[in-house]
Amino acid sequence: MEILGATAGLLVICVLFLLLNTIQVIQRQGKGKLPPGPTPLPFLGNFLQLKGKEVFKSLLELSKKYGPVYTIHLGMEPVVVLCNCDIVKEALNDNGEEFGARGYMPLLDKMSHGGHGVIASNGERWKQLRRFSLITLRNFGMGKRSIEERIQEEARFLAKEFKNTKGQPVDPTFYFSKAVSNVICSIVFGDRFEYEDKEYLRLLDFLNQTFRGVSSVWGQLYNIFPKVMGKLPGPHNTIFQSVDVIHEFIKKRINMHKETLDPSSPRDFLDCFLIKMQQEKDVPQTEFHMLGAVNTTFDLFGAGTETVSTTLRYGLLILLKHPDIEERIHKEIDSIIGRNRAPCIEDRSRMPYTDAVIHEIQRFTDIIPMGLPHKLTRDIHFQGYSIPKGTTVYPMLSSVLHDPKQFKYPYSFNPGHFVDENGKFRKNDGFMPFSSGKRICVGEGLARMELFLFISTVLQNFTLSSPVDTDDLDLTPHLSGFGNVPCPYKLCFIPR
Ligand code: HEM
Repeated sequence: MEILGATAGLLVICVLFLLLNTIQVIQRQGKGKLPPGPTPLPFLGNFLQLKGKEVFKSLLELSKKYGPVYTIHLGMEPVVVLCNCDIVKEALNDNGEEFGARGYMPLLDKMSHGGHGVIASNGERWKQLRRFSLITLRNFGMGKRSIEERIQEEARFLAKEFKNTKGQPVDPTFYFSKAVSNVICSIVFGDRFEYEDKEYLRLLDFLNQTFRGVSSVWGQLYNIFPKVMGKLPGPHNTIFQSVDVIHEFIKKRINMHKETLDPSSPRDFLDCFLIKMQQEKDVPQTEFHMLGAVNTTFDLFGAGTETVSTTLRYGLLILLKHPDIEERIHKEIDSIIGRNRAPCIEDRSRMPYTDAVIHEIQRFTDIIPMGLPHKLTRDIHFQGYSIPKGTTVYPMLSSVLHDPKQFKYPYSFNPGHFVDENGKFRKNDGFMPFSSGKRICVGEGLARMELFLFISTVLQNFTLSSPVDTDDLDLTPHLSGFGNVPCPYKLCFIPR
């Protein structure tokens, strides 16, 4: 009898909870506060509507039912999802101030020790660290010749490595991350690493594991249920272990820099940070301290390695699948650069086809499909809804890169999306892999330089060949979470 009574009591509480929850959601959405969306369950939110392996695809799918601006509940947290080029531009560009803050993302929050560094921070901290990073990167060569030379040098080393493979099939993953990361290392730490350096290889392995981890189902689950997942064992914990190892590595480098610092002649990004720390040592609210240095360096290193190297790896897979496109790039390289000098960034404007292919690679591969979460800095009337300050917003970059209004064949690889009828390069507003507005990627210029110089150097020297039938090459992502990661594959670099 007693058990029956307790069960009935529990049932009543559950029903009441469900009712309250539903009323709350209807109130939020019905009164025109939040945009409409699927009704969430208590605690689970809309979890059941999301396919763990492909959260961003589920989000795009839901926009077909609820429209381009809708609300989804991740756990109990409402998130406003923006889906198409015009809507994302209206938010990030036309209302940049309101949509310009970083939204809460549990993985990011934990990795950044509660919002340190550029990527995860907000307010004064973000302003200071972003401005400092942009200026220092520029001074150390972003857009300048010296960085171009560093990339050219690294591309030469990479070509040499590929030559050493003697046409045998290789997995390009670590070849690219070693080269790409070295560009960031030379700016941040002042030095490139030898490709055989064991500590460097270990570091890259941890970086790769971190990117794969945040793109995995476990990473997504942690983002939706941080409290529960934080207490459970599982692969998501390796993300934080990897981050700790990378942080330790950075700390060691910072200490080495401290010992040899000459404030009158900074050698690299870390030196500049240390000088700023010195200058602001008596400022109580300063953002220039050890935690800031480690996290800002981690951001550049982390954001600057896996993004570019994954794009290159995915790009080569696409070219393997489309040998006709590779051949057209070869022809353009032969006529504009020839075989006797290294490609330089000036060549890009004279090579519209190669430039278009690289844009199309970035569009098609859609490396960060959901972008990073944003947050409203104040209440706003947007697209007929009143969205309150503090609401998390997902600008779905994938929906922009595949917007049928912008791109004629959104789901096909077609460099024609970026070439006009006269064969000239054609810009497209839907090209937004780096996002837009106030939080636009800090490394856009650097990344675009790297993609051009690495791809043109590789194709100047090699023809790509697949050890398996090209029909068997699968371009669909192997992992689709925070990032889109290509299927593992091998290829042969045949010297030209
Ligand atoms: C293909 C290469 C890359 C892609 C596709 C990419 C994409 C992105 C995206 C989508 C964001 C989020 C912007 C937003 O919040 O709306 C971002 C932010 C950021 N990226 Fe990149 N990125 C790339 C390369 C790089 C490189 C090379 C660096 C380092 C120099 C870098 C550093 C950053 C930083 C520091 C942020 C945070 C900006 C902020 O919150 O203010 N990224 N990137």
